[in-house]
Amino acid sequence: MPKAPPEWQPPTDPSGPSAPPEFTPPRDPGTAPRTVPEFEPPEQVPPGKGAPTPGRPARPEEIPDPERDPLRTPERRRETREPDEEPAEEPEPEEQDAMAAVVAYVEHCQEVLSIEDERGGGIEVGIGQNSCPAALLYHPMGYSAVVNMHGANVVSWKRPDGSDILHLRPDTPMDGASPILGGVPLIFPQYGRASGIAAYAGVGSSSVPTNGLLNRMHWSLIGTGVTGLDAPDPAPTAVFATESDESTYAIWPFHFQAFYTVSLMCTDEILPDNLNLKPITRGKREPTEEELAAAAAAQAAAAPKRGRGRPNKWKALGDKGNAEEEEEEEDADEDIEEAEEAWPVQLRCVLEIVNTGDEPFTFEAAVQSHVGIGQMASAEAQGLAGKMVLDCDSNPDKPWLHMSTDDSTTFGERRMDRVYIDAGNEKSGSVMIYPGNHRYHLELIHREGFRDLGLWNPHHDLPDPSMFNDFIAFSSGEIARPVRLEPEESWSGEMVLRLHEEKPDEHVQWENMGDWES
Ligand SMILES: O=P(O)(O)OC[C@H]1O[C@@H](O)[C@H](O)[C@@H](O)[C@@H]1O
Repeated sequence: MPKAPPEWQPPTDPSGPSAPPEFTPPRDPGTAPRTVPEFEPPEQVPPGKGAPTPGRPARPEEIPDPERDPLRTPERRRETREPDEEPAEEPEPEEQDAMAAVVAYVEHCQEVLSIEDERGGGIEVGIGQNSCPAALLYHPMGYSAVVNMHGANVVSWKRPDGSDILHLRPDTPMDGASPILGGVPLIFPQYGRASGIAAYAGVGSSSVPTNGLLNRMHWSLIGTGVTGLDAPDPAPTAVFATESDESTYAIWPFHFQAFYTVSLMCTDEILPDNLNLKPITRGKREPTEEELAAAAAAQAAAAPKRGRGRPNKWKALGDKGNAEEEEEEEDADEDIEEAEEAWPVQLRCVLEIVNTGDEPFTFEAAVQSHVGIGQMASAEAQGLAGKMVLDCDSNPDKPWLHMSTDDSTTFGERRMDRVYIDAGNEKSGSVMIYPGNHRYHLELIHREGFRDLGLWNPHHDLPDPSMFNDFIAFSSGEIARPVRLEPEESWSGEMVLRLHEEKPDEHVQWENMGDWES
């Protein structure tokens, strides 16, 4: 089976000279030059990085091919060349400038936004395999995730043993301009092809590419944070942003901003005020006093009762005595142990869209998780009984609407392309995804604006037909009923993917079911 390439490397010299706080992305071929929202350093800069934390997971592998390493200067390339090796082609000066801008941006982000939390989790900024900036989130329980800033795609979500839950397609372009295939791409303003479910929902536009714009746009890292010590785990979180520009108006004539928040956590919910994030002005409107007061009251009501209301992390790091410090460390350890027992680690992704123009617009939006599987025949989704389903299995351009009578659906030797309406949300209960590997399963929860579940496996539509056997994709989204946003309004959707590691004997029990005697 072809292996997807590694996707992240740390910057070589994070302590290097202070970099200009701007990143000029490579140009999309055939489109006008575009910019990303300007990077602003956070107001609350994390304190000193401190000593390496025991139990910290290994970083994702480094890029093995030095010719792809944008941090290498032409001189360093010459120095490391074998005597009989052909000289590598020197990058064009324009390309070198683009790489230097990426390196400068990454070093700046690393300097200002990286966090190493005393509980063992944190965030680092590095360079992805497509030479675009990428953020690494790591959790004290040994899980890590990488978000590539081209498309804000979560390209990897690794377990402590280094195995990846997500699937990056081996045929993915990694040119920093085309969408990354696999991982967790973002979908907006159109789900899939213009002619399929999007047309049924009334938003299909032939000028908009399959799955829309966000997965081909460059995003900026605008904030990082961890939860305060009163939460059971640090829950590393990164917030990314992008916005419409001349190149997107040519395809879809509306003005928007998009924000994307990615967290790795065992805490069930992150309360925004408990994250030490730089405050971000979203859209044109600042929250009113009443809204702020209501948010604070909601947070106080929902705050975990344990932890004896300790102050948040940065305050806690101030002047405290040793005894108090030790007590806090013990409490933090207990909290993590408790959290390990109480909650699985989960990936939480929140997409927010703001209408920054003068006209209303209508859209579909989703986050589409590609998960590597064991056996296709035993990969299935459960929790679907009684759902209305828009089914494009046999014809991608003509969905037919029917009701699912089965609670589960199994992927298999066929194309799967359907959307279950009102599935996986709080009202309907979560959906379970079994990747057919007998090692773990995923619980999918939709909140806020996400109400639908898309299931997709392209079968033989892929360039190499054997590739379809390696993954399934499921979208958490607002797909069947498009959202209409008035100027200055915003919308958000939340997906939580909880990872349930299976104990070996759970399966022994299932496999032996046939031998049971009652
Ligand atoms: O045009 P392609 O390559 O078949 O891709 C379209 C598909 O893209 C997938 O991402 C969507 O989930 C499907 O609903 C859609 O049909």
